[in-house]
Parts: sequence; C-alpha cells; structure tokens
Amino acid sequence: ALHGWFYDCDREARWHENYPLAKGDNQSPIEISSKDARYDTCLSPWHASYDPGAAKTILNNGRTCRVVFDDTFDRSVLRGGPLSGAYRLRQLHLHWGSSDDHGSEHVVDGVKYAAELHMVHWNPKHGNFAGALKQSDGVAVVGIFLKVSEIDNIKTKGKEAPFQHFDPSILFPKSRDYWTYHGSFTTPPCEECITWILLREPIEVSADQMAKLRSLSKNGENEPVNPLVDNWRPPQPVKGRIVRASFK
Ligand SMILES: CC[C@H](C)CCC(=O)Nc1ccc(S(N)(=O)=O)cc1
Ligand SMILES: [Zn+2]
Repeated sequence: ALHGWFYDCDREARWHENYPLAKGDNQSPIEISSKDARYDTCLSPWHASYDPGAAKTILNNGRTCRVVFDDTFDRSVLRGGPLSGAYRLRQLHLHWGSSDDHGSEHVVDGVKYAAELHMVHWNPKHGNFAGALKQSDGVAVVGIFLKVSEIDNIKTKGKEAPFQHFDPSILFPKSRDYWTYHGSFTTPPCEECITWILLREPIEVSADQMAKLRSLSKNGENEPVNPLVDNWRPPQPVKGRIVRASFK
C-alpha cells in the first residue's frame, strides 16, 4: 500500500488520516455480545467445498502469515449461510498476540482469543477481487478463533502438512454455528465490503503452534529481528449494526 500503516495502538487510531474508510460506519472487528445477537431462523448453514490442489504458497508479508489459493475459477468455494451465490477462496491469514491471553480481532463477551484465522472469499459476480472490494456483498470472510489447548502440558509433536495438498476445511471446528454481520477489512484500506461469518466454536492449537506463529518476523532477512506479533486491530464502533446468530 502507498501509505505504511502500523498496529501499535495510537497508530491504529490514525489509520483514517490516509485511509478515510477506517472511520466508516461498518468497520471490523467488533465486540460480539452473544446475548445481544439475534437468532435468525432464516439463516441457512454455510458449506465450503475446497480443492486442496488450489493451495499455492505460504508467505510472511511482514504483517501476517498468509496462504494463497488459485482463485481463477470456482475451484474452492464457500456458499450458503448469509451468502447468495458461491464465493471463491482467495487467501487465508491470521492475527495473533504476543501471549495466549490476547491476539484475536473480534472479542466475544469480553473474551479475547490467542489468535483469529481469516478465510477470505470474494464474489465472482464482481469480475475480480479488486472489483469485489468496491461492493458491499463483494467479500466473505470466515473468522475462526484459536485458543491454546489445555493438553499443552504434555508436549505434542506437530505434523508438517505440505501446502500443495492442504485442505483448509480441516481447520473448521465441529460446530457450524456462526454469527454474521456486515463489516470491513480489518486492515487499511478498510473497505466496508465484508459479510463476516464468525464461527462460535474455537479450534484448539498447541502452545508450540502459537510459538511458531510468534517466531515469524516483520523484518526481512539480514535485517534486525522484529518479532511479528500483535497484528490485530482493536474492536470498532458497532454503530447500531445487527449481529445475527445461526443458533439459539
Ligand atoms: C485493497 C486491496 C487489499 C489490500 C488486497 C489485499 C487483501 O486481501 N487485503 C485484506 C484481506 C482481508 C483482510 S481481513 N483481516 O480478513 O479483514 C484484510 C485485508
Ligand atoms: Zn484478517
């Protein structure tokens, strides 16, 4: 992006100086209050059909760890839930803290999770991703909370899954229960083009896996080490938006 932007607190409050949308009325993330969410019986279940062969690369862009997928055709798609039509999976990435007690972007009943996984999909009826960003129904992001499992007292050996055959639907928790609301990118330019689908059930990751995330650096090779942690935006004003729940 032309203008650099940063996460440390006071800097986030200044994003709007170069990215006016950051002060919009539909910004993300938000605080989810489960008691204020409205159970909507009309909400249908969401379905993902992902092709593991669509996974291409994993990269550290200095702001997050991102896995990109081939989205040149309807190869890995998300449909149903609050969405109409099939949305193409473009990339997934994470936001995490410097310790297990914070790191997620959305906060649920005051609970911050250690990390939050975002699976970013776009609506092909808008031609391409850049076009989809300009539409309020252009993008759908599935947000999945990560909490550190208790079983971490006993060291578990993590398996390395090759990314060429990586099926992201393995990351989905058992329950498909979700909250949905209309919001924005949580990083500049903060377009308000996102239908958020936040899964209620977090998935468990080991302390080793969290430590792996925290071992990534913001800096490039042969530069002073600058740990890539705390890459989360704080909750933004709800401004009267309704959060719907797919469950009672
Ligand atoms: C304007 C073009 C844009 C920089 C293209 C790159 C991109 O995909 N950005 C992006 C995607 C998802 C989120 S989030 N965290 O899921 O809301 C935040 C930013
Ligand atoms: Zn994100």
